[in-house]
Amino acid sequence: MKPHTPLLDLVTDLSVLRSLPEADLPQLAEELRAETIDAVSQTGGHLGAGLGVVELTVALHYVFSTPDDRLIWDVGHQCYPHKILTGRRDRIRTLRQPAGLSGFTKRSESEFDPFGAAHSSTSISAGLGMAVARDLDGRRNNVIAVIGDGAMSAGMAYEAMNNAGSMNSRLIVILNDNDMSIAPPVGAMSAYLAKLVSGPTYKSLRDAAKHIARALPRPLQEKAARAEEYARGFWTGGTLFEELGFYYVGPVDGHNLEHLLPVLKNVRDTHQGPVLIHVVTQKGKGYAPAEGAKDKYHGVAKFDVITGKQAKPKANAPSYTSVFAQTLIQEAERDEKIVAVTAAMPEGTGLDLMQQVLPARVFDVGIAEQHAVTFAAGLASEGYKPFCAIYSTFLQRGYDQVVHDVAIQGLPVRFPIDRAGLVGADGPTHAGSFDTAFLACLPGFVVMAAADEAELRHMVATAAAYDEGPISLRYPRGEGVGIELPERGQVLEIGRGVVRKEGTKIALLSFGTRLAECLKAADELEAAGLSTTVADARFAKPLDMDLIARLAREHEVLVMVEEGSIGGFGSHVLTALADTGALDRGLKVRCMRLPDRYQDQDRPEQMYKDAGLSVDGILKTVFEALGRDVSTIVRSA
Ligand SMILES: Cc1ncc(C[n+]2csc(CCOP(=O)(O)OP(=O)(O)O)c2C)c(N)n1
Ligand SMILES: CC(=O)[C@@H](O)[C@H](O)COP(=O)(O)O
Ligand SMILES: [Mg+2]
Repeated sequence: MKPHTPLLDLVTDLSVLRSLPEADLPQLAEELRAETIDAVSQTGGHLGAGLGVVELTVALHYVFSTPDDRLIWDVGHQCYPHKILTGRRDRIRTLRQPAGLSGFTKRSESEFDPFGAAHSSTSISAGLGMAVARDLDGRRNNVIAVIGDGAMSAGMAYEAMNNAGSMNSRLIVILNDNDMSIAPPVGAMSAYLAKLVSGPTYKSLRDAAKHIARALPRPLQEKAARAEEYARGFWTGGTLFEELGFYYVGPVDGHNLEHLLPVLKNVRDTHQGPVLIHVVTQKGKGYAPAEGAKDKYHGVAKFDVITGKQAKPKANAPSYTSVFAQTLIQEAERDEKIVAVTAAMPEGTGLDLMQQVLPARVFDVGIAEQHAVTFAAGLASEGYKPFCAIYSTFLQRGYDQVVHDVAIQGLPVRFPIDRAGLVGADGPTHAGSFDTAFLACLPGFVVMAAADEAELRHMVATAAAYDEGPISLRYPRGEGVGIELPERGQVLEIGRGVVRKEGTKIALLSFGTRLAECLKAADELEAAGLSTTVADARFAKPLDMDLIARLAREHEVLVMVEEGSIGGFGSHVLTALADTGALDRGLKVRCMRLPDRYQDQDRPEQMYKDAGLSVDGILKTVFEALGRDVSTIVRSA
């Protein structure tokens, strides 16, 4: 049943919001919270973060003249209340659905989204860019970046603050401190923020000093002004932010509009340079199942609003993540040199399972992928076997470290790459499209892709045993194909693929989990009289040149199939074929890969179909190469 939201119903645009008396805003916030809960109960998505910024969202849009004032949400997963208030309430129940609203802020979606997000810690940099552009244009609008305590653990945030502080740009940073990342936060910054928050409420002390100064006759004002300075000095006495050139205000109760509104107005009207407002909130605020959950309902499936019970689909097979984690534990229990590194994603990578049994050998470094990679390189340089587990999309953040600190030095860092390929509801910002392209081009790198969960177990064992240099293994989000799991992983021969089905005319060479589609396509091709070989390459580097040369020599058509962008596996095979002259004999070759565009969110299987990487897509590719009419066997041709 939809929530009763009489005030929210009135707020058809922000001019109505700003016409409300301040006394009505707490009620509006409650209605906005109820609407957010109801909407996400129907779509699933990121809930806890948004619930934590309901009051802040109302206050920001009330005090600032958005969209002229630029409001940037870091990560953007907390933006659902913002989207409801900024003209998208009618579509909020399409959130993360096919052709629906993005689950993050998105420029093309609304003028109220001045910057897209999803990867963390970009908001201050983007905000500073907007502030400098404003100053160059001679405009006077405000720029506000809202960044979480977790996102504040990433180096990029400090690069931006360092630059903003030195430029003394008029910029407002709101630190949304809910003492949570996805998991409980880690790092010295988290402890520092806790210390700042543990003192008395800064605002009341500072505010009192200011009011005193204004109320007294002039001779006493100087004295009282010194009191304010004292208050300021005492509470801000060199906070880290002030050392970086920011005026620090806080901590302020982020759920108390009576505190928030005067602080935001005061900063809006008086700030001349960079200001950081430290706002304290509660992730999952106002929804008991979220408040009581360990992860504060960071990311949820559809759920029952009354009970909070999530409707998680029954798994038919173990997830790739769990197979990775369980296999790594098996290997780590046999080899004390095996350690693991995560960048604030212990649950997502499965390393939380290893933390439970081998806590001293799992390191959560916070949202700090660049540091994670070089930290792992340091471990490897001392003889350890680090598994640096970072999602494909987030590994992009540490790429220079992969090249400069790992590859060039040939250090044996292992990269288990989860969420490889298309990920579904998180859309283009989280797609794991590029890791094969950006790793297989690196000299000395070994690059693997698991075709199924059994192969993944073998590849973890192979990575554990391989100490000659860097090695990566990629696998997709979600559950495996349901194949029987070997008790232990077998160490694979580096650079050796495997033929899964022998044929004579068509060869399908798969890299990753498209193998299942290749085998199904081969059955249909056989039925059409086209004898088909299917091989699992297993390695994009080093390539199995014996296998590739044989396939090229013995078949009329060779099709490579991968869940990655151009520049990946297929490109490497094509280059090898060209270099060895295999193309000179008229071989018909095709590279099937992700399209050269960003795909919006949908169910992964639909996204692969749209990418042409389904069974029908493989059949169409083969028939096109043969110059034959595929409609004879493909209905949707
Ligand atoms: C570069 C990068 N690494 C990892 C993630 C995954 N991630 C999404 S939200 C999040 C935690 C963010 O914590 P915080 O900034 O405190 O926001 P909160 O959820 O607490 O509101 C993480 C690690 C990401 N989005 N970007
Ligand atoms: C917002 C964010 O970046 C993470 O919460 C991400 O959405 C997690 O992805 P998975 O759900 O695939 O673990
Ligand atoms: Mg947080």
